[in-house]
Amino acid sequence: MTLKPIVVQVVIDKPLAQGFDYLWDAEKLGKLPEIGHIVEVPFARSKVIGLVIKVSDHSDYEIAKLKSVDRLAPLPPLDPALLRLMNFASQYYVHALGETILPTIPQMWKKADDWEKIPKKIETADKKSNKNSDVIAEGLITEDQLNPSQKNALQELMADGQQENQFRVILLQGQTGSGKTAVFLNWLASILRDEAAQVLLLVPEINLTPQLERRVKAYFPDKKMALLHSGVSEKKRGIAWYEAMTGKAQIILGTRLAALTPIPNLRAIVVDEEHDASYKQQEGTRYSARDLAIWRAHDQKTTILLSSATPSLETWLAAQSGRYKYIRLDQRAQGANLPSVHLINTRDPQNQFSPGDEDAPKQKSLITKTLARAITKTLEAKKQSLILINRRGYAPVLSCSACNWLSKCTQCSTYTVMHKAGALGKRSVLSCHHCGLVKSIPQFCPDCGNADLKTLGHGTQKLEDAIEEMWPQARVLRVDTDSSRKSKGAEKLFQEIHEGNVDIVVGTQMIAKGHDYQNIGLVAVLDADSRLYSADFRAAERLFAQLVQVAGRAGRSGTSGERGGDIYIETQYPESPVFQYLLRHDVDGFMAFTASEREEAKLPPYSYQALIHAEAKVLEKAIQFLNELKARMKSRGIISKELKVYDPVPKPVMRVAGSERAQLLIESPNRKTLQEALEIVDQGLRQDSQGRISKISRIRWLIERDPIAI
Ligand SMILES: Nc1ncnc2c1ncn2[C@@H]1O[C@H](COP(=O)(O)OP(=O)(O)OP(=O)(O)O)[C@@H](O)[C@H]1O
Ligand SMILES: [Zn+2]
Repeated sequence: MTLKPIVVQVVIDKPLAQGFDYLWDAEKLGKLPEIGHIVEVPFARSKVIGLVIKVSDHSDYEIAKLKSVDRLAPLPPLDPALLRLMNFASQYYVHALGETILPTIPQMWKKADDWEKIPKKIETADKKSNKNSDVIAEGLITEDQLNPSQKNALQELMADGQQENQFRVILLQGQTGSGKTAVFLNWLASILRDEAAQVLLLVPEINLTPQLERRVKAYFPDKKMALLHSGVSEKKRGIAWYEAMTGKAQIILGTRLAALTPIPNLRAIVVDEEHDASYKQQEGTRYSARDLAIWRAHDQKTTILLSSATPSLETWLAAQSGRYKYIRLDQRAQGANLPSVHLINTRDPQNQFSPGDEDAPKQKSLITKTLARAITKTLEAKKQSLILINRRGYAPVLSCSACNWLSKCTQCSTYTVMHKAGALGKRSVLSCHHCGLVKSIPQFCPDCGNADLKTLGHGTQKLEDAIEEMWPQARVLRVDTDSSRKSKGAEKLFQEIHEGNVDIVVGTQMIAKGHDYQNIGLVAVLDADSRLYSADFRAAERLFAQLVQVAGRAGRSGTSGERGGDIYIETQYPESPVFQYLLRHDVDGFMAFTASEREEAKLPPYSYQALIHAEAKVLEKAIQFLNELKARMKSRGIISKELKVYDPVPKPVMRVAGSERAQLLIESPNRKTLQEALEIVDQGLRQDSQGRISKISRIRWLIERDPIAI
């Protein structure tokens, strides 16, 4: 009798729909195979890392011709729940399984030559974690310190007895500063009393992790935390992932990539600021970490809490309809009122400086008189001001006053932004924010030779200069990706604000999200209009959420009944609904209004969408490719009343780094119809493609499900 062979099917990080069969030599590898094992296999003429997804004793291919698995990683197999999640993600986002899973495994575990050293690495990591980490714990609010409405919320969270094996989605909607974090951390504390339980805590932004990390530390000084985001070093991330997968870490805290961590004893999930666009991955498998987390909670029969002051329309509707449990906190935790909203109509001359004003700046002011005077008052009251403009750099474009030459990027269909000396190097430069191209500033116009080059518009640097000139005695700090890179991370800059070493902060929206500042008296938004009208139907929803968040940074520490600070918005369109609802702090009103608009236009969440992206050397080819795809869909009868396919269009930024890009929008009122259509499209595209590149036309293509920007 001949022994039956052991055959394993392995997926690798390539855009290939299927896995490959390999033989398993149990003697050589020292173990029998299990689904979820990470292995090294020969592929083409090299070796690659793959994941075992099937074990059997036969193959559809000739056994004698199969190659063998080379090495087995000394790691436990990925748990079945994680593999179910990956399978779902692969299918839903129409992306190959291998391409979906392998990028989520930290680099450290994908270097087969280092596998021998793994036991040693783990041992040192174990020793280290006994030492006190350098994170300073802060912000503990214990259960009995909660205010009545927080207590209520916590009770409701625990109400259903937190039975094991029950899927629940809960929306915790509460005004900025209402103490949502304190509520969910106390809830997690009750779950973590079980020494084996693990919880997943997702945050949208890496900049928000240090603050939350300190708070988590205060609640759970003795528990091991796995920190997973792109700012964590390769090695630390590798160890954190391992500690999550082996159940050693009880708290898994991170950004969207953490949603795909193996967490075998997962007992609760929190998605903080659930509406935030950064939960959407914008390359590779374009997943929504929030949506996958909900699926995961469903699959693992556990509770997921979505927290926000401004929920996404999808979530808000689900809570309104009772599909999600709804818990609300409608009062600021420390008792202060919400900030007063002031709309400054920039078209009204009364709001502008006139030459007669004694406080008028020497040059034309970048901000209105009304705002300038409010800032002066805030300075006098020894409170901080936060001034936002969503563009880093000095000015968005350089121009020639004689021939109207504009500083365009040679690689992209965008303008290069002027950065003053010190931001991106010693000298002033022009830089493209899309492809990263950096050029020196021409002394003369490249077209006509004129020496009089002027900047148009303004960014954070120009604003910083202007503010320093208007309030020479004030301490001004600029916070944007340039300044945070210079100070090696934004954390130091935020610390300056927290410690009160700054009077006026100028920055992009990165200062606005989630931070718990204690002494901000005034917040101003200068360029809201630029985001008011946009081709993207979600622009207003996003702007509204941002403004509520920004406003929420003001007056947080005020005591009962105290004024909650002021927010000033400079706009030409004060009558627009976004601002009117904001004026009344009417989040629900705005949501209901937006919902009715979407319903009427049959836009998401009243329909489902997907984009097919195509990229080529020239736009015409990309458009032609998508047109042919559309024609094929028509001839195959996929297009119907239930499935609408629009005409291909160039992307908003059409040309990037020398490639030209177009997209095709597909829409259906029915999720399943859309899914089926996408699977057919995907199959068709694969047949004429090598990987993601069409063999016929050399077009790079990609399918994106539930796009958030169109
Ligand atoms: N019961 C309480 N008593 C006193 N202070 C509290 C209480 N609960 C929370 N706070 C404080 O109020 C501030 C806001 O709380 P927290 O950050 O939890 O609110 P949030 O709703 O998560 O805010 P945001 O959505 O604006 O980020 C924090 O400084 C927090 O320490
Ligand atoms: Zn460019």
